Amino acid sequence: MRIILIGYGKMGHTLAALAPAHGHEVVGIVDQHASTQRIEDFTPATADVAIEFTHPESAFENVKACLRQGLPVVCGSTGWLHHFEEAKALCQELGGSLFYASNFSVGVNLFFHFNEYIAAKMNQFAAGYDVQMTEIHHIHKVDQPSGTALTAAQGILANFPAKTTWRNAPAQAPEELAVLSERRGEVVGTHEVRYVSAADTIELRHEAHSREGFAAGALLAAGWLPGRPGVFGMNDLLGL
Ligand SMILES: NC(=O)C1=CN([C@@H]2O[C@H](COP(=O)(O)OP(=O)(O)OC[C@H]3O[C@@H](n4cnc5c(N)ncnc54)[C@H](O)[C@@H]3O)[C@@H](O)[C@H]2O)C=CC1
Ligand SMILES: O=C(O)C1=N[C@H](C(=O)O)C[C@H](O)C1
Repeated sequence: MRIILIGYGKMGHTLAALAPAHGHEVVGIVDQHASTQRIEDFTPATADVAIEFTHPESAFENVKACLRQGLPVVCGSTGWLHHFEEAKALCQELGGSLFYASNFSVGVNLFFHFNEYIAAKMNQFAAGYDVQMTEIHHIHKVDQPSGTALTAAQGILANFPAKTTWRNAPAQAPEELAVLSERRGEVVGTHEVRYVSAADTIELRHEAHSREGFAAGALLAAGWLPGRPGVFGMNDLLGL
């Protein structure tokens, strides 16, 4: 595919490095600091798909611009989901293609499924357990909690009815799921779900060792999306 990278920071550089091995050619880079190219410079005649990893404040505008240009867009930016229904509506109105994942790593998407399974089983069998989550990221991250933690929290709330809402701080009531955030050094991304009773602790933990897993998933999505109108996510891509 001929891809344009929107955002040429930590993820943009990782995507550019891995793109050729996935059979993609980077034909454009759009970044407010690193490039003078704009999304409006590209059309389906010059690019097959855009991959967007920028910032919570800019993702929605970039997604809209891609859809208006007729470019399928794979978006990994987090912290903008309050606009997601609007993005879906525009995508449907224009007959475009939008792929979003809070985390493109195959391992994290398996973690999401194990998380839902464990929550359902704990609800079925395990009185006396409380559950909380922790996400740890590098000090440059601007959104909190992480998009991945929000997806995992939704998975718990949907399967463990003792928790009805989440709080990005220690829980203040039994029905609150604490989703704690730590910012430490250059940690790539660690997510933990912990069930604790008087008798024992059960933990599910994913630790990213590099950004290559995120980039590989996004490049896979970029190869899959063109020619598929609609709004998609990792379950569609991986058949999970
Ligand atoms: N879904 C996933 O698997 C992953 C998602 N992310 C998310 O991706 C986003 C970017 O992460 P990083 O690459 O680590 O950030 P970064 O800060 O290293 O890079 C972001 C780049 O976007 C550029 N940028 C900001 N606003 C822009 C705009 N309006 N138009 C064009 N370029 C703009 C910045 O100049 C910067 O170069 C974050 O929201 C992060 O949470 C990060 C890793 C994996
Ligand atoms: O900002 C990051 O770095 C990451 N962001 C995503 C998130 O918010 O979940 C994915 C990954 O954890 C890295």
